[in-house]
Amino acid sequence: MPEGGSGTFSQNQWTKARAGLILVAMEPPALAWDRVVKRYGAVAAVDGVSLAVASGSFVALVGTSGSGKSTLLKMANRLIDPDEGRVLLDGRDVTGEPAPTLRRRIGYVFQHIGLFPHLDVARNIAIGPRVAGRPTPDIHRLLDLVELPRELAGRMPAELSGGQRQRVGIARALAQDTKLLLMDEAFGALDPVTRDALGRRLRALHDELALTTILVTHDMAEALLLATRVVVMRAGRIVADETPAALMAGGGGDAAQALVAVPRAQAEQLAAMAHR
Ligand SMILES: Nc1ncnc2c1ncn2[C@@H]1O[C@H](COP(=O)(O)OP(=O)(O)OP(=O)(O)O)[C@@H](O)[C@H]1O
Repeated sequence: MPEGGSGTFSQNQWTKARAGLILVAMEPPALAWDRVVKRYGAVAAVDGVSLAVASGSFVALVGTSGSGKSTLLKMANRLIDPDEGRVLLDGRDVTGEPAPTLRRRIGYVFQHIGLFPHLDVARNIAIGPRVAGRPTPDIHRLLDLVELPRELAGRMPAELSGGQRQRVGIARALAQDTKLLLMDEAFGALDPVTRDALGRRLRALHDELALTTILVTHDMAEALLLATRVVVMRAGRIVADETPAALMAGGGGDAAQALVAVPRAQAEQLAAMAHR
């Protein structure tokens, strides 16, 4: 019975109902951290972070070493559980389903990709669907997406370069049929040319497949060039959350500008050399 007992809605209830309808109509963020804390002894690796990532966005997570980026990311697929707060995938608490089921809905690529050494490329790519009892994915299509020659399907991981291995890792993540891709320093061990090419390919894939991508990187230039939003962490907290254009225009505060200063100074030095 509505408030007041008269059988009609009070003003207060209409307001609440309307707010509820608006919330239902709005798509929840693809991924959200809600007041999340993770401590290791006296260290708060993540210290009360709230962050909502809209579906379709490409977020770069940057910050100096030890600022909490990996810990934050790993709480999304429950490689780490928070001490406080919640993580929501498509609006639902990630603890609401078994971790293996959750992980099948999230593509996760990290630095040392950990391909199974005794399985060839095709089997590595297909491992997720196989374990889940789902049909074998189209390996050729996935190799095409990450721009690897189809004849690599039969190669063993030891017969690949580092860059090729990372591409297989991305193909394996995409084989999960996920819309959410988490990349934790996935290009960290690559030479600059390969890293640049793979970054561009990732951005193109993000657009082609309408993914939501979160890229942890140490490289501010990479963040500025690939992302639509750059989130800066320091000592477990978010200290800036800006578009690349806003950062380039001097926004985001001191910690963000200290990171932007590095590629900017390099670009200026290179430009000066060209005019010598
Ligand atoms: N398993 C652990 N046990 C103890 N301390 C940890 C553990 N994992 C992370 N930490 C600490 O938590 C803090 C955040 O670490 P995290 O790996 O999230 O940072 P990061 O920003 O990803 O660093 P990097 O860029 O070097 O990978 C650091 O102080 C780190 O030493």
